[in-house]
Amino acid sequence: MKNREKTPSEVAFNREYTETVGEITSPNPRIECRGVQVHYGEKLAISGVSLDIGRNEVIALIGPSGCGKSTFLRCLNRMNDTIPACRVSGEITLDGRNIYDPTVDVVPLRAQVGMVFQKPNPFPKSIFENVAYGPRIHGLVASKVELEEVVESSLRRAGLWDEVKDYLHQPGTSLSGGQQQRLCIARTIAVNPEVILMDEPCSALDPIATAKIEQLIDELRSQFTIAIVTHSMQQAARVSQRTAYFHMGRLIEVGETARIFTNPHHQLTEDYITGRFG
Ligand SMILES: Nc1ncnc2c1ncn2[C@@H]1O[C@H](COP(=O)(O)OP(=O)(O)OP(=O)(O)O)[C@@H](O)[C@H]1O
Repeated sequence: MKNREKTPSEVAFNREYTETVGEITSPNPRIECRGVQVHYGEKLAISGVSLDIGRNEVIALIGPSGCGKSTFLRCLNRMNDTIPACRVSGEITLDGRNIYDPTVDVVPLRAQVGMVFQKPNPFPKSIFENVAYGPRIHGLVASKVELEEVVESSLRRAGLWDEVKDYLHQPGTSLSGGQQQRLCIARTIAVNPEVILMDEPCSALDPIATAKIEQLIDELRSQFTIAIVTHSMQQAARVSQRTAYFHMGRLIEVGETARIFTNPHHQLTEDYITGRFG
């Protein structure tokens, strides 16, 4: 049977898929990934991903559904360890330390590299307890007063304090979706992370709640390194300094966000951002 003719995108993909276009390194890296590969059972989900994530930067991970953005994000705090069929290879370091070293304890790692999920997922506890839980179990506070201070400052930094300060003992689930997501961000911040991973954090939120989270992301950048998976190119353009474009498990292109959206160098990136697929 005669093969159908390949589309220009497929030709470009086959020719260049092994090499990422753009600058994968960062002058001030917090996370360094080299040759990261992930299998789910026999299935190869991502392959050959090498990328630095710099201190105090927001990097957006974009690409068509199923290209491996979430899989890559979950590698950065070993969340994939919780999926039995999942195998990760390659190297990922946080401040120079290999996070896949067998001596690494994943509990403190996941506090250092915190995660905010697509759907707000407060614990079935009070607003106060949602934020207090982490510092308490990680032994970060010595007294009740100190714990109250951490809860207040985390809620302030998440832009939620003024809205909840009189209702701290109400259930976290009584808040609106946008407030719940800021509560989850406060919970993440409360354990002093270095990096915050966000997997489509606004996809369940309305435009006003989304705008608040985006503003918050911009403010948090001064203290944290943030990697965000998003399906919204407008959101990537608004919140990130660098953008990484994934396609079929490969990191195709990475670069300064403004450049990626105005002058993509790879045909596949251009096809995606101009809406030709995805
Ligand atoms: N738990 C899992 N078990 C088996 N395969 C998985 C699992 N999670 C993801 N995959 C597969 O790995 C590939 C990458 O999926 P992933 O969710 O990382 O992509 P994505 O780019 O984040 O997609 P989306 O934008 O739709 O969320 C897909 O083919 C997906 O079916």
